[in-house]
Order: sequence, then C-alpha cells, then structure tokens
Amino acid sequence: MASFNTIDDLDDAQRVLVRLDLNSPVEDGKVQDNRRFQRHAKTVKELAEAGHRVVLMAHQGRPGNDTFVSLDQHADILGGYIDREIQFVDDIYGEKALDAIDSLEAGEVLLLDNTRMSDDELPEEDPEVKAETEFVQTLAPHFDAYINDAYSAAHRKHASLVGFPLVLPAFAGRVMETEYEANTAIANREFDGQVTMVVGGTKATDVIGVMNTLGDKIDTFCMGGIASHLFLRAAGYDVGYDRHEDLDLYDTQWENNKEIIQELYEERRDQIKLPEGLAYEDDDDERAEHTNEELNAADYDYMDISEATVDKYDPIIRDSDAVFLKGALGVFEDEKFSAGTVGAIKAIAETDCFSVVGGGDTSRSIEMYGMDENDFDHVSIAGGAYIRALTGDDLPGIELLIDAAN
Ligand SMILES: Nc1ncnc2c1ncn2[C@@H]1O[C@H](COP(=O)(O)OP(=O)(O)OP(=O)(O)O)[C@@H](O)[C@H]1O
Ligand SMILES: O=C(O)[C@H](O)COP(=O)(O)O
Repeated sequence: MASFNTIDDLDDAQRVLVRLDLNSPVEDGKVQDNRRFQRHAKTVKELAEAGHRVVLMAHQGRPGNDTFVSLDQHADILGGYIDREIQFVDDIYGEKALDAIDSLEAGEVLLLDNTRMSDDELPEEDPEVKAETEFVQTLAPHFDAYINDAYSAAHRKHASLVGFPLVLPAFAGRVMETEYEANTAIANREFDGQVTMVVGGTKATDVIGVMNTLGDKIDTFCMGGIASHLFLRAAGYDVGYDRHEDLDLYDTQWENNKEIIQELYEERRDQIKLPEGLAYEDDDDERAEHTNEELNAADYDYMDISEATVDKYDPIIRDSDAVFLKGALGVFEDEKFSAGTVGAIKAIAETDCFSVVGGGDTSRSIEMYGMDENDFDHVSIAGGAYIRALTGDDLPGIELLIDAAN
C-alpha cells in the first residue's frame, strides 16, 4: 500500500496546521455531537500533549444551507473530548486569526472559523491553483507543518485540503491513517459467499457510482433513502418528486441522473431490491404506510421504507458473508422513521459477516439505537470519500500526502 508520513514523523515543538472534518448535523442552529469529534480528538490530544502549537481548520455546511454556521460550538464539543480548552477565533486568515495563531503557546489549541467562509476554499481547482490562493499564502508562513486528518473530505479539491501540501511539509493525522488503511483494505478484499450492499441516504450519485463500479462484485443491493425513491420512480411508481420549494431532494437528482438510473434498473433488475412500500406521517403525527401501488408523491413526504421491506431485507443481510452499508434507509433521527435503518443495522450487527457501516450522519444511528461500534468490522465516519475508496477512485487529499512523502 502506498504510504505517507504521519505525525510520528514530526519534529519536536512544531507549529502545526491541522485540517479536520467536523462537518456535522445542525438542528435548530445547534451542532449535534457525533463520532467525528470523538475520532479527531485523538489526533488533537496527541499533538497537544506532545507540546506542539496546534491550529485547527474545518468546514461546516455549504453557503446557502442552514447547516452553514460558524465553528464556535465545535470548539466546545471537541474540547470536551480532550479535557482541555480549545480557543476559537471567528476569523480564518485575517489579522485577528494571525494574532491568535502567533500568540499560541506550546500545547495550546486554537480552532479557526469555517473554512468555507473564505471564497478561496470551495471552487474545486487543481492543487497548484489552490496553493496560490490568498488563504494558503497568508496562513502557510505561520506554520512548520500541515497535517491532514480529514479523510472524509479528501475527495474534495478545496484550498484547505489540497493547497497546503504543496507549500508545507505534509503529514497524515490518526483518523486519516486509520480510515485509509481500513477502506483501502476493504476495496481490495475478495469474499467467497454472498456480498450485499445496503444503500440509502440523500445522495443518489453516491449510490449510482457504487452500482456502476461494483455491480459485478456485489450480489445484491438493498435500497432505501432518497435513491430508492428515484429507482421506484424508474420502476413506474408515483414517488421521487420535490414537494417543498426549499428542499431540493429529488427533482435535480432525477433530472441529472434519470437515464443512468433507468439503465441501471433495467440492467440489474435481479440484483436491485426495491422497497415494497414507504412510510409517511399521518394527520395524527403517527407513522403510516403506503404500498408501492398506493404511493402518491403529490401529497406525501415518504420518510422510511415500510415494515414489509425491513422483513424482505433482513434474510438477505443475514445470509451474507459481507455487508456494506452506506446512507440511512430513512429519517432515523425521528424514531418513528428509524425502522428501516435500525432493522438493517441490527441485522448486520447480529450476523457473523464482514461488515462496514459508512456515512457521517448514518453512523450516528449506531449509538442512538443502543448498538456498539464493536459490533461491526469498521465504522467509517466518511460518506463520499468511503464510496470513492470502495470504487477504487483516488482521493486528491491523500494522493498529495503520498506525493509529499516521496
Ligand atoms: N426518505 C428520506 N427522506 C429524507 N431524508 C432521508 C430519507 N432517508 C434517509 N434520509 C436521510 O439521509 C441521511 C443520511 O444520509 P447522507 O446521504 O447524508 O449520507 P451520510 O451517511 O451522512 O454520508 P455523508 O458523510 O456523505 O454525508 C440521514 O440523515 C437521513 O435523515
Ligand atoms: O460530510 C462530508 O461528507 C464531508 O465533510 C464533505 O462535505 P461536502 O459533501 O459538503 O463537501
């Protein structure tokens, strides 16, 4: 396996700039604690205890979304995991940020504000272009080393991820190391028996990517979440349309992908298991269900797969030698709509198979519903990056760390 330098290779008493992925669900303006904080805390704690001056960068949401918030709450949550204060500055590379960076003492930790508040961060561009941005050029001279711990964002060519490795000595953090090793090993692994992929969540392109690339390696796809609605629509059912102007879950994804969804559905009909029905909230705020024939996209938001679908997927999972899950099968954050996700995850946990659960949001369901990370071979805090690793795609953020080591 190709390799990179890690924090074991750092010189003593360095000024380190560390990229984490603390991108989290936000409910009513409140950032929700999750496994990303817990995992990254290990890297931060180790660096601080070793006496480095530690400056952290991370993103949250995207401009225009209601999850696009400042990182002040993130500093408190992360600090709780490492039992030391994490200072926060509401600036990224302006005078305020540079003053705070330069006054840091050995062993102290400072979090800069949401990297996506800088116009230099988001457009996906080549590393050489990102390295020339004001963002990178202003911050880099204040540091001895750059550490990338953001495996789950390594598929993005953003300034904080691909610009710095060209101008500073670059190292991998502990999360980067662990996820890279686990996901690369998984991508190359062969299984004797049945291999099942349970796919859900909100990002249809992730699901399509996996089906296209791994279609011959995976025996069965059990479908839930938004992607299942789009495939049900390809199968002729009345579902997968946007009902809310402010929530673009379906129409754009359908417009951009309809040919490929229809083609995949035709070509792989035996492999693709679709829901038998979907659940919605009735007038008494209770869970109710429609069979596929009863689906009515004009009047209902469908938020989970039906109980009959849970029963259909259960034996498929239990008969498998390997199960990969990416994305939730329903809106598990609301207990009423957790049956699909919890049913699948419980069946995986109880089966003696090789199992991987992936997805930043999805992996939260494990603790929420009383299960344990140790019930699975690997729980990845990455979503898009995990999918790309499974399909063998290179992750630019990691390629640059490998280049830096050679
Ligand atoms: N029918 C549905 N309607 C609306 N949201 C849904 C539905 N089914 C699943 N979801 C949502 O999908 C989310 C999880 O999937 P998502 O695509 O965000 O991937 P993820 O697992 O968090 O990976 P990533 O790290 O890429 O974000 C959950 O928060 C869940 O509420
Ligand atoms: O949560 C994620 O999957 C990563 O942080 C990447 O976020 P993005 O999909 O908004 O680029």
